[in-house]
Amino acid sequence: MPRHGYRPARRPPNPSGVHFLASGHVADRLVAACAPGPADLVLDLGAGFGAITAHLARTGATVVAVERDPEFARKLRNRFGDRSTVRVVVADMRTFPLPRKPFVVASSIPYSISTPLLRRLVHSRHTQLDRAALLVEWGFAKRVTAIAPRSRDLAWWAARYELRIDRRVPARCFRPAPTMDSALLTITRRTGLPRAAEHTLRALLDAAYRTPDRSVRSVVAGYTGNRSRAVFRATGIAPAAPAGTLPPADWAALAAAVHDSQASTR
Ligand SMILES: C[S@@+](CC[C@H](N)C(=O)[O-])C[C@H]1O[C@@H](n2cnc3c(N)ncnc32)[C@H](O)[C@@H]1O
Repeated sequence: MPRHGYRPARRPPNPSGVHFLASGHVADRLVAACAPGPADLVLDLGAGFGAITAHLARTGATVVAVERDPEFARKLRNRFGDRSTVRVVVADMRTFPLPRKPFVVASSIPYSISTPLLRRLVHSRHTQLDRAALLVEWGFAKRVTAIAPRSRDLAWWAARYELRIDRRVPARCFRPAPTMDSALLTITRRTGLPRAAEHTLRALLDAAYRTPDRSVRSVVAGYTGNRSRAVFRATGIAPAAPAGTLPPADWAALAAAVHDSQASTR
């Protein structure tokens, strides 16, 4: 026994580094957070043994369980083979073609590919992601939900999608338990920003993150000229704040107002 008198917790070996969800309660909450119904197409990315797939299958949604490991995929097929609404696909979630119609994602994703996966889901202007509920590492969830995102890309994602921590999920809810807690992160497409205004949003964010100490007023005026006063009146957003501190939802509101003001002068 070590000198300090307690035994370090013995963890079973986990050479794959994969942590499986072992809490039905968390799986229930994850599925409730994205609320799929029979009309929805839902992807379970990295389905493992089906801890989340099983809860999704009960909703009546069309479920596509994506799993890279052929042995897990075989077990998934055995488990869900009698469900006409569940399809198991052996594929890499980083390259698997995403649906061209609106879809939902409900997944516990590998920590190591959280950023590329989030980028895949929300970055493209053509993405059809409607909403998602993801189990991700706690620190990652805190970074992507920061009030003032650190990078332009993160601001672009958070301006078009509301990223929110639903709850903290303790490490003990997984087998084997990871060294850190997770978060249930929800991602919901914002309403109120027409797709046609996304070009404007992109241009505003490019300018804001190039020179984050500039005022929001100067960023917007660079784009709208003398119409900027009307834009600030319409949104109620304070024009003097440094551009790098403005929350993404406010950039979305400004882009929508700029778009409206341009449409009204055409
Ligand atoms: C964190 S576990 C989650 C498993 C299961 N959804 C659960 O909650 O218990 C991640 C799963 O994703 C699979 N996986 C890892 N990388 C993948 C990739 N690039 N594409 C598809 N599946 C992957 C692993 O084999 C594993 O089954």
